[in-house]
Amino acid sequence: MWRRVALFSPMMKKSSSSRSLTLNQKGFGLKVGESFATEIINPEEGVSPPKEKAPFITFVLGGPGSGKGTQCERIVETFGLTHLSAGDLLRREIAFNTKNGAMILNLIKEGKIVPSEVTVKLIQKELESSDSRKFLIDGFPRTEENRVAFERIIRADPDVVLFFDCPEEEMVKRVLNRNQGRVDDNITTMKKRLKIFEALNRPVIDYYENKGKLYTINAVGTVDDIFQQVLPIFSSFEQLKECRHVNPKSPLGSSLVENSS
Ligand SMILES: Nc1ncnc2c1ncn2[C@@H]1O[C@H](COP(=O)(O)OP(=O)(O)OP(=O)(O)O)[C@@H](O)[C@H]1O
Ligand SMILES: O=c1ccn([C@@H]2O[C@H](COP(=O)(O)O)[C@@H](O)[C@H]2O)c(=O)[nH]1
Ligand SMILES: [Mg+2]
Repeated sequence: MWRRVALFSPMMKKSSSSRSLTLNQKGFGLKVGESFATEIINPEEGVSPPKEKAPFITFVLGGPGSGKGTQCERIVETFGLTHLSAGDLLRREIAFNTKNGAMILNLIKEGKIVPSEVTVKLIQKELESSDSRKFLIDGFPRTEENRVAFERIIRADPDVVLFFDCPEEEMVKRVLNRNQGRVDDNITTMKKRLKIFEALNRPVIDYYENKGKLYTINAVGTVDDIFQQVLPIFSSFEQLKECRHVNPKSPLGSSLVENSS
């Protein structure tokens, strides 16, 4: 679906991963990793690359119960991104009793992290089969190993990383009141999840902070209050203004361009 193209030009030498060098092509049947491979084109041979941009990728991070899924729903309504929850993809494997289903269930019950290869392949399948060019990847990467596996297999970097910063006490309260029948919504698993979050997810958050991609949101308050902090982050990205689903109630609704494609 996506193809990364490098040109022989001094301007282009700087970085083949820069967004100004990337373009997308709808190409059903292409594997993300393959289609994102660098291809050399010499402009003197008269090949001019299409002027499409790379997919817009947001990672949504935060502890268990910090409100990631809830805020993702609001972002989808307002900005039309496609929501991919890594946890939901894994729970779907359990529900469909796939070959990894039982292994995933055991890990989720213990609050442990599913092997990167499994999760990244599920995300890759969703990216490849989607027509969308803007994605919210919720609850991933959980570990540095996840992050590196995503870069290796998908060959893409996030444009934005949101971190919903919430005190443990509040997260515990929310999870124990969630009432969605999740096997990990109990105090024993929650304690393990919080430990794993601190030990394994913090380094990922720090990594993106050092890269200048992290937006930290104070995740305490009403859903609306929190979304007010999220709004300006996405409204600053021009490529998101061509929004497929504009919520007329959204404060930005009238300024967004509706696009029915
Ligand atoms: N700002 C908020 N105030 C109070 N409750 C909230 C708030 N945001 C979300 N919730 C509730 O808290 C619970 C957890 O929220 P949500 O599922 O969005 O969290 P999450 O970060 O996706 O959690 P997980 O990592 O476990 O999937 C839900 O029942 C949700 O309705
Ligand atoms: O990338 C991921 C995402 C999730 N998991 C496992 O699933 C549960 C629940 O995830 P939520 O994002 O909270 O829905 C999580 O505790 C992990 O056990 C994972 O391994 N890798
Ligand atoms: Mg969630």
